[in-house]
Amino acid sequence: MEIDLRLESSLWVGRKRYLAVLTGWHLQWTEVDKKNRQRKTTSVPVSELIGVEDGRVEILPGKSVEDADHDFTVFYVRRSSSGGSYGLLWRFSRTQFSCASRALRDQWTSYLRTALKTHSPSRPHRLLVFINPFGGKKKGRHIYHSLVAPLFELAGISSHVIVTERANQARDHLLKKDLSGFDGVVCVGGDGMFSEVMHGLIGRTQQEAGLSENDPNVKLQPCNLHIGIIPAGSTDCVCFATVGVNDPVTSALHIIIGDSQPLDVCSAHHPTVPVHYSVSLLGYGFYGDVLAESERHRWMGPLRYDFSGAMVYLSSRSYAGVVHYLPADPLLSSPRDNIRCLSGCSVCTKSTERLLPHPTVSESVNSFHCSQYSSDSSEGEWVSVAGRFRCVSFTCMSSSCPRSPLGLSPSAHLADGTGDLILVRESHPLSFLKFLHRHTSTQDQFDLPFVEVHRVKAFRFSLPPGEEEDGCEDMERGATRQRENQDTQCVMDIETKSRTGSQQQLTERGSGAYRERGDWRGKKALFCGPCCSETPSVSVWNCDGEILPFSEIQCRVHGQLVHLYARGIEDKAAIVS
Ligand SMILES: CCCCCCCCCCCCC/C=C/[C@@H](O)[C@H](COP(=O)(O)O)NC(=O)CCCCC
Ligand SMILES: Nc1ncnc2c1ncn2[C@@H]1O[C@H](COP(=O)(O)OP(=O)(O)O)[C@@H](O)[C@H]1O
Ligand SMILES: [Ca+2]
Repeated sequence: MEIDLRLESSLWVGRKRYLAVLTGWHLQWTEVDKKNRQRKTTSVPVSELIGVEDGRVEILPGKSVEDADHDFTVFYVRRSSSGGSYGLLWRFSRTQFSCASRALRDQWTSYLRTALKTHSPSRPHRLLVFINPFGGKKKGRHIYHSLVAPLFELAGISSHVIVTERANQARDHLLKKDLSGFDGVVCVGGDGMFSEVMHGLIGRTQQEAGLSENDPNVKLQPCNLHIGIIPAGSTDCVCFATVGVNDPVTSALHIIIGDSQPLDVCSAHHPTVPVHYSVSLLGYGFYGDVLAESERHRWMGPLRYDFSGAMVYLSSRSYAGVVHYLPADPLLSSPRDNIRCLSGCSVCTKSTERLLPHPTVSESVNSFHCSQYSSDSSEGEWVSVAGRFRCVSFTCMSSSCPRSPLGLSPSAHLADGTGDLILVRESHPLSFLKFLHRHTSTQDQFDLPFVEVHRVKAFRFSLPPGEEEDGCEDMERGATRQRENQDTQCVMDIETKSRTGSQQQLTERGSGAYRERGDWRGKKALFCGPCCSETPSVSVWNCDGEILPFSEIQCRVHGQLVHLYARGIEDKAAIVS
C-alpha cells in the first residue's frame, strides 16, 4: 500500500529560512531569501537517511543532545568529493532544523521515521559483529568502537559484539550457535576474517537445507543473512572491490542503510579435504608461494606481502600443470571487453534472472561432474591447456585492492555467475615483472604474449600425467610424499619442524584452518622458501589468503551465493552529490 507521506513547510537552519519538502522517496530543503527567491536545494533520498533525532544532536566526539522542543536533527549520507582515487568515500552529515512549533516538529519527526520504515525495509536492526583484534595493523577494536559503533547506535541498530580469541571462532560460532534474531553478520578485519564468516554462513545454510557442501555437484543454497565488512585487514580486497574504497565509515554507512550486493563464490574441492570457498583469489604458483612465505613474516603486518612478493619474485619459479576450464557464454561478456562492473551493473542484473529463479539444464551440475572432456551441448566444451606456469589465478570479481586499484581482472563481475581464469606461462623474469607491475597502473596486464585470460564457470587444475598427487586420505602426507622424489632436504625439514596436531588442522573444514598461529611457520619447506636451494616442483593454492597445501583442485562458481551490505562501485562521473 502506498502511503502518502508528503509534508511541506518552512523550517529554519540557523538563521536561514528553508522550504522543506518530504515526499515518500526524498527529503529536500531549499533556501528561501528575504525576497522569497529560492536558492540552493539539498536533496537526500530517504534510503540514505541515517537517523532522525528530537532536539539538536551531535554524535561526535561523543553524543550530546540539546533538547530544544522546536528542533530536530537529521543525519544522512554525503559523498565526499575528496574521496579515494577509485571509489567514493561516504561520510555522514547532519542538519539541525527548527520548526515554528513543537507540534510541527513532532509531525516532521514522525513522518520522517515512517518514511524510513516504509521505504528502507531492508535495513538491519540487529547485527552479530566479529572483531579480529589481530588483523592488519591490529586496529580492529579501535576502528569498531570509535568509528562504527556510534553510527550503529544513531541508526538504532543493536549489535552483539564478539572479539575473537582464536582463528575460526567466528566460523564455528556461525556453524553452531543460535542465529535467530540477527539480520546480518559483520566482520571487522581483512579478507581472511571475511572468509571465515563466509565459510560459516555458507556451511550453516547448507546444513539447514540438508545439502552436502563437499559434493562438487551440489547446487548450493544462497545464504539469507547479509555480510558486512568493516575493513581492518591487510589486503581488504573484498571490501575494496565491492565498495570502491577500504574505509570503515563508508562501509558502516552501507550496512546501516541496508545496501545489498550479491556476490559469486567459487567452491574449491579436493577429494581428501573439506570444501573451501573463495571470492577474491584462488592462486597457484606466484600467489600461493607469496602467501606461504608471508605467513613466516606476519609480524610485519600488511607489509609482509610486499616483502614476500619480492622474495618469491626473485626465486623466479614456474610450475608444470594442466588446466581444464569450462568457458562462460562469450556473448554475455568477456574479460577483455573493458566493461567494468559498477553499481547497478547490467551484466550482473541480467545474470540475476538467469541464476536465481530455477536451475536450468545449462546450470545442471551433471556436466561439471568430471566430464571435463566430453560436454553437453548447452554447456559448451571443456578446454584444456598444459604447460609451465608462473601462476594460475582465478577470481570471481575484479579483486581490486589498494595494491592494485583495478585488480587482478579489471572487467570481472561481482555477481554474474562466472570468474576469470588467468594463466601466466613461464616467461623471462623481466616479462613477469612487467605483468605484475601492470596491476598497479591502468595498463592492460592481459596484453602480453605469455598471458591468457578466460571467463569460466568451472575449472580444474592437475599435475602433468605421471606426476599426479597420491590418492591418499591424508593430504599432508600426500603433499609430502609428492615432494619426496624431488626434495629430500625439504621433507626432512617438514619432519623435524612440523608441529604435532597440524594434521588435525590440515583436515579441518573451512577457512583459517591453515592459518592457525604457527601452523605453517614450521612448514616453510613444504613448499620451500626462497632461501631453499632446491626448487620445488609443486606450489600450493592461495585461497583468499588461506593456504591449501595441495596442487590438484576442482573449482566451480556459484552465482550470487552470498549477499554483502554494499552496492558495488559507484561511478564517480554519474554521481552528482
Ligand atoms: C612490482 C609490483 C608488483 C605488484 C603486484 C600486485 C598484484 C596485486 C594483486 C592483489 C590481488 C589480491 C587478491 C586478494 C587476496 C586476499 O584474499 C589475500 C588475503 O588477504 P588478507 O586476509 O587481508 O591478508 N591477500 C593476498 O593473498 C595478498 C597477495 C599479495 C600479492 C603481492
Ligand atoms: N583472535 C584471533 N587470533 C588469531 N587469528 C585470528 C583471530 N581472529 C581471526 N583470526 C584469523 O586471522 C586470519 C587473518 O585475519 P584478517 O582479519 O584477514 O587479517 P589480515 O588481513 O591481516 O590477514 C584469519 O584467517 C582469521 O581466521
Ligand atoms: Ca563473477
